[in-house]
Amino acid sequence: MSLGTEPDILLAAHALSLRFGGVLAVNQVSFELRRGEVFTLIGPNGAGKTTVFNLISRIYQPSSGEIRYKGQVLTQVAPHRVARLGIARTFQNIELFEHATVLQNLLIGRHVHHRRSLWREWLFTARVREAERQTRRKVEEVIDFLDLQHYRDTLVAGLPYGVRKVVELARALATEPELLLLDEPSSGLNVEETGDMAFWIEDIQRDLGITVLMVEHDMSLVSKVSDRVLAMNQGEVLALGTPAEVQAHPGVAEAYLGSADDASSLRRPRP
Ligand SMILES: Nc1ncnc2c1ncn2[C@@H]1O[C@H](COP(=O)(O)OP(=O)(O)OP(=O)(O)O)[C@@H](O)[C@H]1O
Repeated sequence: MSLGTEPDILLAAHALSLRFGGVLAVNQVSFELRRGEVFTLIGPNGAGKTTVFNLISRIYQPSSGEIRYKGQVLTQVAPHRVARLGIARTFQNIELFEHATVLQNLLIGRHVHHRRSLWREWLFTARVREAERQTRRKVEEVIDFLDLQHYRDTLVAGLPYGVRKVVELARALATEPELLLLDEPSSGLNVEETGDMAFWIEDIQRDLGITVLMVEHDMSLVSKVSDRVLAMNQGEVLALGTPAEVQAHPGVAEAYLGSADDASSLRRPRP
């Protein structure tokens, strides 16, 4: 079978490279995401994790290499079409509409499913009404799933940071993704909030069957939720395996020692 078309492989990255001027941010990186797994990219600062992430969400075009998603060449898909393929993401620094409520943010997030023309909208046909009902149903389901009922009509600007992170997760889930990209889900969270985030990720995997690709620094979260971990250093793959295998890999500890980071527990300050 050709690359990325095996039924249990959702996404396959093959020999991905990206150069920014003189910096080879990602160098010949290959890996496969299996359906239903939580797969985490780790590595010291500047290792290339975010760049890989941005290549998959199509913010960047690789200098060479290919990404296949469900057999389709993702690197040929226009960036604005990625969400329609069932790929959703969260951002390290949270990207929500601050002056809209939680409910409104989720409804806006659902817009990826609306492909109707303006005249249809004006006529407000039965089909449009049914789509609206479906959207409402899905959004309310996600609010219940992530226990956000208490905040549904609160403006995002008035929410504690930890709740905003969950709202961002909800916004991504409201699009009904098959693949969820989480960019440092624990960044800015305290220990208790990070524990809650681990539970949400486990629930998303177990109850919704969504495949998760995550960039994360907090090794306690990584070990708790990841099926497999890929360690990067200086743009290259250093190790791939279970969390325990990767943490035991001598090159991984060395890479962290050579940086300002610490492989055992990395907690970033609240942005
Ligand atoms: N837009 C860009 N322009 C120029 N260089 C970049 C750009 N984005 C990343 N780089 C460089 O590419 C390399 C990899 O960066 P990247 O952000 O992917 O690392 P990272 O592993 O995500 O690090 P961190 O944990 O600090 O977020 C670094 O040397 C970085 O300075």
